[in-house]
Amino acid sequence: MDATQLQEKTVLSGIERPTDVQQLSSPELIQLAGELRRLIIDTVATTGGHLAPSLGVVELTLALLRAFDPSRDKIVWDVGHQAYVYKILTGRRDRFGTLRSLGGISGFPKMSESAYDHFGVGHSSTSISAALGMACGRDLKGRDNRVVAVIGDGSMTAGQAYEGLNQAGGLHSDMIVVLNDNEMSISRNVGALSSFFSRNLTKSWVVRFKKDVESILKSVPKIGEDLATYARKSEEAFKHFFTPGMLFEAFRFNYLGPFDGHNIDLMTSVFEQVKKLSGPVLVHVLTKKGKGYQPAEDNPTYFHGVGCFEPETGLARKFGGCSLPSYTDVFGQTLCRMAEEDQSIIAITAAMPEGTGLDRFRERFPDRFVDVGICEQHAVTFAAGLATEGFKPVVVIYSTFMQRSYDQIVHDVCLQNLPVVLCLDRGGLVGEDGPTHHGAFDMSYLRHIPNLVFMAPADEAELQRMLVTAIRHDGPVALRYPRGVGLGTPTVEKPEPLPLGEGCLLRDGTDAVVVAIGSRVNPSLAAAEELERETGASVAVFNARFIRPMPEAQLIELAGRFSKMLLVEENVLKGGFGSGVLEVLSDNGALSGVTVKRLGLPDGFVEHGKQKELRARLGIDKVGIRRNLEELLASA
Ligand SMILES: Cc1ncc(C[n+]2csc(CCOP(=O)(O)OP(=O)(O)O)c2C)c(N)n1
Ligand SMILES: CC(=O)[C@@H](O)[C@H](O)COP(=O)(O)O
Ligand SMILES: [Mg+2]
Repeated sequence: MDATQLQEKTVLSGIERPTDVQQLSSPELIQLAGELRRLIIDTVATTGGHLAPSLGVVELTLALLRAFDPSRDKIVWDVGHQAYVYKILTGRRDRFGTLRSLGGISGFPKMSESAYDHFGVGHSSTSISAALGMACGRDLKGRDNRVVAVIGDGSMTAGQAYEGLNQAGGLHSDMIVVLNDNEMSISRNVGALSSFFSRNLTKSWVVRFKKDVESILKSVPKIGEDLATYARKSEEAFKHFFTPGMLFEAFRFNYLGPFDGHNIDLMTSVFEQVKKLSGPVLVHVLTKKGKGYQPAEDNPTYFHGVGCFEPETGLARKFGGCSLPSYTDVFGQTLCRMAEEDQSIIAITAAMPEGTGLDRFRERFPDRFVDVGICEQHAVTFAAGLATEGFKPVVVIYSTFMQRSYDQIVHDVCLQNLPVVLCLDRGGLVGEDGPTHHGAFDMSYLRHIPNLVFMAPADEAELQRMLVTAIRHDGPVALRYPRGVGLGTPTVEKPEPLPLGEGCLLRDGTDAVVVAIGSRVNPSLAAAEELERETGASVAVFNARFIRPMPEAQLIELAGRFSKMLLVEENVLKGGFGSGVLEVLSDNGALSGVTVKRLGLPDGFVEHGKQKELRARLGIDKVGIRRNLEELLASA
């Protein structure tokens, strides 16, 4: 086949099984890599998604599928945000256009979606542990399949990765870890190890260290001068001496690399060799995040997880221009304003400065900004330590990732009663990222912890007030706010703090009361107003503001005045805000004579889809709240 014919044929369309890539020639593989990139760019341009991570592993994925058979060998992707190529080549090419949409394929590997997805992911740094479990299971069953964990350098900043390495080295299990080193987490990777991994091995510190080693060698009697001469000549040996091999070999891994992860033939032969080795092996691969799409190569942070864009230019697509600021924006701006006046404020992120709005803080106050890497547990205990020194640490972590820090919140912050502010962004349904990322549980996992004050704002202005309240409070505080834009409520320069444990009656009524929290307050208000306009029913709406301490006296008073009460939250109903209200009423003998209905997230994992679609489906948007109110009003 000549080059012209090759250009005209789509290699991708000829692939039916993942192992079909094993029959392809080198030019065909290069063409396939281009076709995969085109498909991913065009699809993500309309669906949004994790573009740069997947573009960076096109060749690596092809090499893995040439050397391994995913119908028997286990390939475990860390985070899974880079697995689009794998999805396309493992039977999901035809459904790829449905990526991240309601009822469509997930943006992450999902065991219920495909037998080729050997482990479900979304949170980072689990791949080595899971792969090791699979390797041990394989050995117990006497099988001989290969197990491969593919982990990024960002995900290697988390402690769990080293817990996995430690056990794997101790067990001497046959498993392969592929370290995909692109020097990036979402933003630039951080921490001591990130520079250790990096390929800048000839930089000044190595040169300095080399000199030191030379002088030590020279001091060896008789052969010292020869040793030093040899070492001086042997630049490669020196480089090798300082490679991450030292680290991984200490974990008793066989270390190979670093290799060019964009060279399919090279990577295939490396994996073919690695298959012959026994014990744990780490293959260090260098790749470029966003490879093959200039806008993503130029700005891998923006294209890490991106909304819809014009594929020709990479510019964001405009949809009729919603110019409201997000909760994240308001949070970031307000924190910066407060930090101007309060020098004790330190902002802490776990590898998500942009997502949490702390990038602005990083620019303004570089000395008071800390990125700890993907280390949510460490972030919280580190903040506790800072608090003991009189600082006011503000730890900003997505609700779903804060789940990792539960014990640190209980033991290191709340039990010690330290003034740490925990900000949980993305509280509630996040949308297209789906069940791994919904902030569905925080009200349940935080509301029972002694000493903690826990709030959720109904709008941006209230977020500002809650942040001031939190920073002025001399004890642990958590606040959670949703993903996306606010309501457009005007923000202020100097927000007033709120009285602790007090809610706010937004409208009074006679027939029923809605008690809502956080993002569900506004739709509850809209539902009550619409109901009154259209049916004359008179429904009060109470914004609880506090999940802990609950506005007890106000709740008891409302239960005395209304015989019908609707409780609305965007958290799982089990153990959530509504459960807390029921506890207050029951414990105070205020429940008798009141019919209470609760709306919130079900006892199950909510799928992916647009936030709007999911809220409608679960009956927690304005329409659903109104429908439930009507049913409550009609009940005896
Ligand atoms: C526990 C947890 N914290 C934070 C995140 C958010 N997150 C997703 S990908 C990512 C960076 C991962 O970097 P790396 O592993 O190097 O992969 P790359 O995107 O560079 O391919 C982060 C911080 C997450 N998925 N899980
Ligand atoms: C993979 C991951 O965990 C993050 O990239 C996350 O998808 C970001 O979500 P937001 O778009 O809500 O910032
Ligand atoms: Mg990386």
